[in-house]
Amino acid sequence: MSAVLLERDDDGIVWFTINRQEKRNAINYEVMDALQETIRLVEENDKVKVLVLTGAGQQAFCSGGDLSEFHRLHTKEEAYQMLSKMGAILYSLLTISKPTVALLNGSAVGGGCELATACDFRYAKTGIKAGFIQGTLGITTGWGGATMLFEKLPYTHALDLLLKARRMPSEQLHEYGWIHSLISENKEIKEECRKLLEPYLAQSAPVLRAYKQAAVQKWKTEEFRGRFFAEIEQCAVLWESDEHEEAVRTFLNRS
Ligand SMILES: CC[C@H](C(=O)O)C(=O)SCCNC(=O)CCNC(=O)[C@H](O)C(C)(C)COP(=O)(O)OP(=O)(O)OC[C@H]1O[C@@H](n2cnc3c(N)ncnc32)[C@H](O)[C@@H]1OP(=O)(O)O
Repeated sequence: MSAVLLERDDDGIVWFTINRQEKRNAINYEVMDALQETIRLVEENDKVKVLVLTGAGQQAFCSGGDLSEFHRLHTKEEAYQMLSKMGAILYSLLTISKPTVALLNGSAVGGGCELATACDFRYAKTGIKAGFIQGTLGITTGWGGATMLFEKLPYTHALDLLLKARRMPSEQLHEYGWIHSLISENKEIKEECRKLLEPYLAQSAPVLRAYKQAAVQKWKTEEFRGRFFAEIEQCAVLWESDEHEEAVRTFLNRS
């Protein structure tokens, strides 16, 4: 079964769905490569107006990096290769010249929250939880998530989410301003997402592109990229720690 489902509808929305429910939609290299290709296609195709990322099933949007695959990475150098690959993809998602939405159909943890933060808007089902839980694994965000969070949330809210490293209800994340719209769990989430996007879809693709290009200009600097990839290097350093190795082993060996 394909790790990603991709649909384009007549309204100009591209729906990118991580299709790995058996691993709570964890991100492996196949998902990374599919996301990179989708970002390229969305950027280039003027018929595409909006990119929506979501997860298959009702339980998870994305559980971050695939620990069953990435636990084989041990050294700082090995970790940095994977982290910087996904970091570069999230940087291109952050700076894409089309509006983007993370549609949180279920829980989002770790890199799943970094993926969501790279998007312009986050719409979430009520009753789900999300959290930058990397701290509980003895690491910090490794895909640029902290740098993006400090750009998009008030300082104390961003720092609180990172330091707490805890899953929080979508209702509370809505109060923090990380979630922009809550969708009742009784509603059809993609239909509700489309309704929220209707005012944007009424504009022409060139108008949407022009506003996004203006919006992301501030992140297309060497200074921002330097901070973004320094964060990734920091995660790679912590990746080697005994605390991280032990936390991953505990997760994978839990009965
Ligand atoms: C790579 C770095 C990156 C970064 O920060 O840059 C990161 O994302 S680090 C963080 C990596 N992610 C995690 O540590 C999350 C681990 N998963 C969980 O905490 C839970 O699974 C949760 C909260 C997402 C869902 O809990 P739930 O009770 O609904 O499900 P289970 O825990 O029973 O899991 C079901 C099934 O999925 C497998 N699974 C879940 N998450 C991952 C994952 N990230 N990688 C690989 N596999 C994952 C889990 O092992 C279970 O499989 P099973 O064979 O049934 O035991």
